[in-house]
Amino acid sequence: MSKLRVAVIGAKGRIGSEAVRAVEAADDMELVAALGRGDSLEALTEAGAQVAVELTHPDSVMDNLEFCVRNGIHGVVGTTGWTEDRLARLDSWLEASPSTGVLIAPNFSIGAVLTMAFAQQAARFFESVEVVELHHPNKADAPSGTATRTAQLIAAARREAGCAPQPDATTTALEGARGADVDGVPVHSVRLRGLLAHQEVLLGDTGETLTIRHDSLHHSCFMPGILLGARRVATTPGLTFGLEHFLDLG
Ligand SMILES: NC(=O)c1ccc[n+]([C@@H]2O[C@H](COP(=O)([O-])OP(=O)(O)OC[C@H]3O[C@@H](n4cnc5c(N)ncnc54)[C@H](O)[C@@H]3O)[C@@H](O)[C@H]2O)c1
Ligand SMILES: O=C(O)C1=N[C@H](C(=O)O)CCC1
Repeated sequence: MSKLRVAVIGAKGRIGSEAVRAVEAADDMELVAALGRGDSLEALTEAGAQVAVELTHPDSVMDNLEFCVRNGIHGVVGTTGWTEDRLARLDSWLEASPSTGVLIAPNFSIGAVLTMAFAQQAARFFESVEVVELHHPNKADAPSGTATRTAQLIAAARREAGCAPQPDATTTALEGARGADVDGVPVHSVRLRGLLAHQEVLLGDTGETLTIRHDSLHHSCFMPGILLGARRVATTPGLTFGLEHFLDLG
């Protein structure tokens, strides 16, 4: 059986360099290109890449994806910074290339995907819910893509269940003290040397709290999700947002 021809964009970065090693070690894949900043995207077409794993920077991802989609190269995207406007632009490129697939995964680690699913499930049972994400201080964006997605899923679950707005008597606050408001869910971002990627979802009601915590301790935790995404995206045209769509979560 022929091997899947995979390229990595952002190949010298923290997660990109780990992805290069993971693709090289996968029996069913061939690493055909490993691009760093300044390298020409033409290398992807010249190498015959079928799938590009995009792990760069919010400032770079759109140009990279536009090139990939225009050339029928499927995308597996870990880069963060997604907004409604960016998703709409990507959708319009995909409409013009209907057999191309793009997976955007706010988090490739199975534990983080489960954290989001559990938080979504628990959200309607508690009066209060807040998200705390903790990352290394070299991270460009805040809140993290994972925390933003978690808060959006929580907010959607609460809306669907008809939950009242969260109780909060704060009338005086230093700007930022209550975190960022993502669809009505406060999200707090910590940047600390020594950390990689961590998240707590704090849920509270009268007389009890529930904390759902996930810790990424090494970039290797993202690799099974990236490889799964690369294997599935070619047969899933259009935009898939979230690795959970490729997992049988029941
Ligand atoms: N979805 C996930 O599970 C997950 C996990 C970890 C990191 N991330 C995200 O992945 C992105 C990268 O994270 P990182 O910690 O590896 O950052 P990093 O800064 O270590 O690496 C990014 C690399 O991309 C390169 N780069 C930038 N623009 C480029 C371009 N146009 N072409 C080629 N290379 C380019 C940079 O030079 C750098 O080497 C961030 O957005 C981060 O939030 C996502
Ligand atoms: O290290 C990062 O940067 C990470 N970014 C993603 C996010 O913003 O959620 C996933 C976790 C690691």
